[in-house]
Amino acid sequence: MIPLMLDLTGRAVLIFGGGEVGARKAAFFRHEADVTVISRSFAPAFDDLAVRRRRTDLAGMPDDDLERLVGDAFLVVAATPDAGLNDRIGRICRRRGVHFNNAAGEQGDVLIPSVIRGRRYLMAITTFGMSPAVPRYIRMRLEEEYGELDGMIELQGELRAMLKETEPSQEKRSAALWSILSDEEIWTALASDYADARRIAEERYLRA
Ligand SMILES: C[C@@]1(CC(=O)O)c2cc3[nH]c(cc4nc(cc5[nH]c(cc(n2)[C@H]1CCC(=O)O)[C@@](C)(CC(=O)O)[C@@H]5CCC(=O)O)C(CC(=O)O)=C4CCC(=O)O)c(CCC(=O)O)c3CC(=O)O
Ligand SMILES: NC(=O)C1=CN([C@@H]2O[C@H](COP(=O)(O)OP(=O)(O)OC[C@H]3O[C@@H](n4cnc5c(N)ncnc54)[C@H](O)[C@@H]3O)[C@@H](O)[C@H]2O)C=CC1
Repeated sequence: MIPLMLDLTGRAVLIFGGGEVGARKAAFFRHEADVTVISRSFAPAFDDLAVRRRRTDLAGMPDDDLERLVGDAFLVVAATPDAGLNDRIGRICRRRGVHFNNAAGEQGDVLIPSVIRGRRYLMAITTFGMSPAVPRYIRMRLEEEYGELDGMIELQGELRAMLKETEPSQEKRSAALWSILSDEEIWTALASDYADARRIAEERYLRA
């Protein structure tokens, strides 16, 4: 598999199954995509979710009808507890060239990763389905360890631009930026006062 960051603005995402898992997937996509959930019932988590719902029983529904529901969606998520039904939806998607994620059954061509998101970064972690608890665990550890990452990225961005103006040697520019990243005091300062962190960084590493 190959990781990609996709812009799903305005794309149709169709989720089969309105349980807890369907709700989690709907919440994941709804920030950008146009989400519709098809299910015979909807978990309470949907009460606070602004997504389109269609109440339909899919049991025994012929492939032709399922295919009509899939339509020209960009991505389909199967999140019913019926792996046979999920896999059938997956086969239809493959035939139609629609991306497919399966919450229970044969894996599709899309996996939903654990996501760590800041204002200036995005990380996605997966174990390819072997142990979903592990990406969650890593996410929580990284969120704890790197609470100041947005600040550091901003600092790096600003000082990097400054260095490009003032330091002709690429090697020295790179070394200065690495020194800032490795300086625990700067990380600590970022937690309370960005200007202070920047002052320390400039004094220590930009005044050769
Ligand atoms: C293949 C995949 C399908 C897909 O693409 O969705 C899938 C499949 C399954 N997960 C199951 C269970 C759990 N899933 C989680 C958590 C997450 N699961 C997610 C993704 C994925 N889960 C995909 C690939 C994952 C990978 O990267 O390896 C995350 C990352 C993203 C998200 O879904 O939002 C999210 C963490 C988000 C976060 O917090 O950061 C926990 C942990 C917990 O909740 O504490 C448990 C209970 C513990 C356990 O079972 O390990 C079961 C039922 C097993 C059963 O019946 O027992 C199946 C089905 C099966 O295995 O058949
Ligand atoms: N991918 C993941 O991250 C995870 C996947 N799972 C798996 O995902 C599946 C779903 O889990 P939950 O949401 O907790 O289950 P759930 O039982 O809470 O919800 C299932 C939903 O599917 C709907 N549904 C079932 N059969 C239907 C049919 N024939 N027609 C229309 N709608 C139908 C139900 O109405 C319900 O809304 C389970 O098999 C579970 O093992 C579980 C945990 C995490």
